[in-house]
Parts: sequence; C-alpha cells; structure tokens
Amino acid sequence: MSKLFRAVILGPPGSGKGTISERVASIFGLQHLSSGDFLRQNITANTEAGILAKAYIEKGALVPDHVMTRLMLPRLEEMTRHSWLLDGFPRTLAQAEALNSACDLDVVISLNIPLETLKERLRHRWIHPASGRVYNMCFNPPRVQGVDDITGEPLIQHEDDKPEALVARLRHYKDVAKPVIDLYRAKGILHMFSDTETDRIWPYVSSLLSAKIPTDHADAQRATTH
Ligand SMILES: Nc1nc2c(ncn2[C@@H]2O[C@H](COP(=O)(O)OP(=O)(O)O)[C@@H](O)[C@H]2O)c(=O)[nH]1
Ligand SMILES: Nc1ccn([C@@H]2O[C@H](COP(=O)(O)OP(=O)(O)O)[C@@H](O)[C@H]2O)c(=O)n1
Repeated sequence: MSKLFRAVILGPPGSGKGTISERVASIFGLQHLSSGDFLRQNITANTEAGILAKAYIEKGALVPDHVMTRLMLPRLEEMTRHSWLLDGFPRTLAQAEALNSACDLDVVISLNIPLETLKERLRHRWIHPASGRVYNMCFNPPRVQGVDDITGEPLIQHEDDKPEALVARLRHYKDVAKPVIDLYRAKGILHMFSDTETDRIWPYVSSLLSAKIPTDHADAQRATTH
C-alpha cells in the first residue's frame, strides 16, 4: 500500500485555510478535515461535545483543549486509511502535543497574512450555518445575494466576524499559535507562506504538495474520489 500523507494547515481566522484546503482536497485527493465544520455538525446534532462547544463559540472564545482533543482524535482514528489535511486543529500547544502522540505529520502549511487583509476579508465573510459553506461578498460571492448556492437557505454573518470582535480575536490567535508554529518549525516540517492573496499563495502550496505527495498515491486517491 502506498504511504499515507498527513498535513496540517495553520493560520489565523480569515487567512484562507478553508479556501486552500478545498483546492487541496479536489486536486490532490486528500480528505479535508475542518475542525470548525466538525464542531458545527456536532452543534447541529446536539452531541455532548457540540453542546459544550456551543457556549464557547458563541462568546467568540476557544473551545477548551480537552473538548477539542476528545472530539478530533477519534475522528482521526476513523481516518487511519486515508490521507488528510487537517484545518483548524491543532490551535494550541496542548492540542498539537495530543496530535503528536496520535500520528506523524508530513507537512505543516502556515499562512501568514497581514492583519489589515484579515480584517477586510472577515468583514465580508458570510456562511451557510447548516453546512459551514463560506462565502466572501467580494472574492467568492454566492450566485444569488444573501443565499446559499446549494440549498437556497439564508446566509448569516458570525458574531465574531463583526468588526467589534475581530481585532481582539486576531491578537489572541497570534499569542496562542506562536508555540504551535515554533514546535513544527523545530520538527523541520513547517512551510510558511506570506501574501495578501490566496491566488498568489496557491501555486507555492501546490508545488510543495506535488513534490511531497507520492504520485501513485495522489492518482489512487483521485481515482477513488471521482
Ligand atoms: N479578497 C480575498 N478574499 C479571500 C481570499 N482568500 C480567501 N478569501 C475569503 O476570505 C474569507 C476567509 O477565508 P477562509 O478560507 O474561510 O479562511 P479560514 O478562516 O482561514 O478558513 C472567506 O470569505 C474567503 O472566501 C483572497 O485571496 N482574497
Ligand atoms: N481547534 C479549534 C477550532 C475551532 N474552534 C472554535 O470554532 C470556531 C470556528 O472555527 P473555524 O475554524 O471554522 O473558523 P475560524 O477559525 O475561521 O474562526 C472558532 O472561532 C473557535 O471558536 C476552537 O475553539 N478550537
């Protein structure tokens, strides 16, 4: 069996993790595991973890480490036969250490986007709450203003994407993420990308993954997903 590929994408809210992950999933055939989407599914399904997490997310706070690891590690267990790209987890050093003890990562992609750009993007970000689909009224608008392309249901804006909550949230992200980035840098698997546009970062991410992902594996994954 060809070797499985394990990657993590790190970056502040609005840095383009979801956007890049979707491209990686469709082009390289990796499973995109978004902890934010998984949290939202758990909230909708009223699971124990979902009920716990909801109170934190509504306040714009981070969900505690033990809740996140109890949610995500079993999810990764289910994926032992797949290659994946993990988006949104780990967010803290404790989460990174828990992930370390569960699996070996091949690559960590870290998105370094200027604060002004993040603020501008998140101001325009709207989501379809049931699916987690993300739109940007400038960069990636829905086909019909204000409604989801697939279901036609209304889009909403996260409380914590509204300008008042944003700056504090982005500052806090930086403090919490620094030791996680340092850990992966020390392991020699960190690849940092800096720009204001996803479309300019994408070619570099794509060539990194082309070089790292075994070709037979990428072909095999694509064959099973198409
Ligand atoms: N203007 C602009 N918006 C972008 C770009 N890349 C992503 N976005 C939008 O910025 C918002 C945040 O992107 P997302 O992928 O959700 O970031 P995440 O929070 O890191 O997962 C979304 O509304 C995206 O559609 C870009 O290069 N330019
Ligand atoms: N490891 C994680 C991932 C998400 N979350 C929470 O879930 C929310 C949505 O996560 P997300 O990854 O979809 O969105 P952003 O990081 O773009 O805000 C975050 O704003 C956090 O409140 C968390 O607390 N810990």
